[in-house]
Amino acid sequence: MAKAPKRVAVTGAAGQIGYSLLFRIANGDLLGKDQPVILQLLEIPDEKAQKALKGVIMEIDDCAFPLLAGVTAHSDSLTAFKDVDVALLVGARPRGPGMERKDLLEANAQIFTVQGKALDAVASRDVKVLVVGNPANTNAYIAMKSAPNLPAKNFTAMLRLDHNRALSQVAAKIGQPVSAIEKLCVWGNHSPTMYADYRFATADGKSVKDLINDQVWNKDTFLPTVGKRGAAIIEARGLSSAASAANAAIDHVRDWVLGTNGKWTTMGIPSDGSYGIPEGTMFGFPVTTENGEYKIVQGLEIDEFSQERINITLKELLEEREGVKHLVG
Ligand SMILES: NC(=O)C1=CN([C@@H]2O[C@H](COP(=O)(O)OP(=O)(O)OC[C@H]3O[C@@H](n4cnc5c(N)ncnc54)[C@H](O)[C@@H]3O)[C@@H](O)[C@H]2O)C=CC1
Ligand SMILES: O=C([O-])CC(=O)C(=O)O
Repeated sequence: MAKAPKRVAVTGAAGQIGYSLLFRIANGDLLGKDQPVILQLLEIPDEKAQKALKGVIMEIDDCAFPLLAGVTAHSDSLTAFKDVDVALLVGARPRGPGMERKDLLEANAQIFTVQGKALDAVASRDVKVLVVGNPANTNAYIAMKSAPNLPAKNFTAMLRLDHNRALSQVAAKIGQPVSAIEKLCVWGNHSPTMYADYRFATADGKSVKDLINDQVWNKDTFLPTVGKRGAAIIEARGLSSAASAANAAIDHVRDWVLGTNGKWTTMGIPSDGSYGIPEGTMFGFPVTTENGEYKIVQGLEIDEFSQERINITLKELLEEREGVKHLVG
């Protein structure tokens, strides 16, 4: 028997990430090739944005996706989020050259208060929320705090793009395909302070750290390259990354819903206190997922260099959180 459709909300649906994301969701890349989906798309109540959204929907229609059971356009989060099983909160202002993501806090934070409240009011009680809009960790924190009737664990932030960037850099360094690499992770904030960590990683069973054996490369090349990759894309394209961000959003939710079969990935999730990260902090952790739930990989040794890096990214997150205190009460 065919499965009942799942409702997926996407905000900022007429934006650049939306344009790379929606077609893949409708194609079954997010929830599986046997899972029909209904898209509930939100854009700002602005004539130009709504018209652009209509155009995108016309193109979605023109793909005749067999798994697409419906698509609706919205300008109000209370209708867009009604009964949704998955919410991808993409809609927010992106940064331009010379900005850091936290410079967007002022412009974007308010959006996530409103949308957190709307999810609280009308979404499925099991809704899985991924915040992509920057600064993603703190926006996810705001949305979570604005939705006290939903489990905090349902709110997550996107660190998967950093994770995928790190995978690619490591694969190139050791001359192996990304598919050979396991047990990589990224700790902390989606910002240049994030700490991409290959100390536990293996490539075809061999230690990646031993294969690389170059702490100077780690510190002076790898970490800055991954940490500043978003800015490098802006510099090259004149626009922030979109297709790779959409791809990471698909990877994040697909793994959360369908499971990683014991493999590690990275998700920004509310801390349960593991590794000394204060409870509730929206922090990138190594996780495995099973039956729609994520679990932090426990018992990893944190050496002095790693602890320093984790402290730096945590400090930044706590400062961002302090800056939005007035919004979350
Ligand atoms: N977490 C991550 O790894 C990444 C995050 N991003 C972030 O994703 C966000 C979106 O990026 P793009 O699609 O490139 O931007 P964009 O400007 O092309 O599209 C954003 C869309 O969101 C809409 N929007 C704004 N406020 C909204 C609201 N309250 N409700 C619904 N829609 C709203 C706008 O009208 C626009 O169409 C930015 O904040 C960007 O920084 C981008 C890349 C990676
Ligand atoms: O850098 C930006 O502003 C967009 C983003 O988050 C990324 O590409 O990682």
